[in-house]
Amino acid sequence: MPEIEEETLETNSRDEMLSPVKLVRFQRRAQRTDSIEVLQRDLLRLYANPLEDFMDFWPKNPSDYREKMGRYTKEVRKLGIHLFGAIMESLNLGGATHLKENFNQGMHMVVANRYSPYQESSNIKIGAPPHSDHSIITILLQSSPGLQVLDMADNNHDHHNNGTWKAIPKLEASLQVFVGDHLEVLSNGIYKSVWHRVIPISTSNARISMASFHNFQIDEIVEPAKELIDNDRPKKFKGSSVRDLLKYASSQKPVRLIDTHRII
Ligand SMILES: O=C(O)CCC(=O)C(=O)O
Ligand SMILES: [Fe+2]
Repeated sequence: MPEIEEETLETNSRDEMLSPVKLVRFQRRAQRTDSIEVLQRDLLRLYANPLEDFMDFWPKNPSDYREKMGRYTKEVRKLGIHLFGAIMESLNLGGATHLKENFNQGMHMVVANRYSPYQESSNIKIGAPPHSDHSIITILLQSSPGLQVLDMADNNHDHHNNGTWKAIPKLEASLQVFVGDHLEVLSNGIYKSVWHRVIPISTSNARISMASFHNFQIDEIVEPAKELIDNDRPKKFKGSSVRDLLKYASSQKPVRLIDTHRII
C-alpha cells in the first residue's frame, strides 16, 4: 500500500499546519503500472500572507534571503490576486466581492522544492508523485524541465489512471499557473484541477521549483458558488476547507478528497 513518510526538521507553531517554516524530506511510495518506487524531494514550506506575520520566522541565511523571498512572494501574490479577479470575471462572478475578499485574506503557502541529481544506482528516485494541488491556483517557477501534466482531453475527469502525460517545457522567464482542487469546487466543476507529477530527472544539477499556493483561509469552507448552480448544472461538490484537503493529502489515498465529496 502507498505510504508517506515525512521528516520534519523544524517546526514553530501550536497549530502544526500553520507552522511558519517547515523543512521536510518528502518521500512517497508511488505505484507505477509495473512497479512500486520511492519518490523523494526536499522541500521548504513557508507561509507568506500576511507577510509581516510570517517573515520573522523565515530563514536568516543567506542574509538577503528574507528580502529577496519577501519581494518574490509579494509580487507573486499580486499576480495571484489579479488572476483570481480575471477567473471570477470569466465565471460571471466579477461582482462577488466576498469571494475576492476571501481570496485577499487567504492563505499563501510557498513551497521551494529541491530535486537532487538522480543516481541510476539508487532505489530512491527523485521526483513528485501524480497529484493535484489543494489550492485555488498555484503559480509555479521552475529551474529546469521535469514537470508533466495529464492530458484528460478524451478522458472522464474522475479517472486519473487514463490519459496521456505531457511534458511541460521550461520557458525562460515564465511562470506556470495551475488550477487547483478548490477552484474546481468553487466553479462547480467548470474549471478542472490539473493532475501533474515530476518525473525522475537525471541531470547533474539539482532541479529547483517554487510553488505558490493561493487559497482561502485555512478553515474557510469552499463550496460551489451559488450563482453557478442551476437545473442544468446542479451542485457538484460538498464543501471542504484547505485544512481538510491538506489532512487528507497526507493520508495518501488514491483519489482526491473532492472526488469523495462529489454529489453528482
Ligand atoms: O516541482 C514542480 O515543478 C512541481 C511541484 C509540485 O507539483 C508541488 O509542489 O505541488
Ligand atoms: Fe503540485
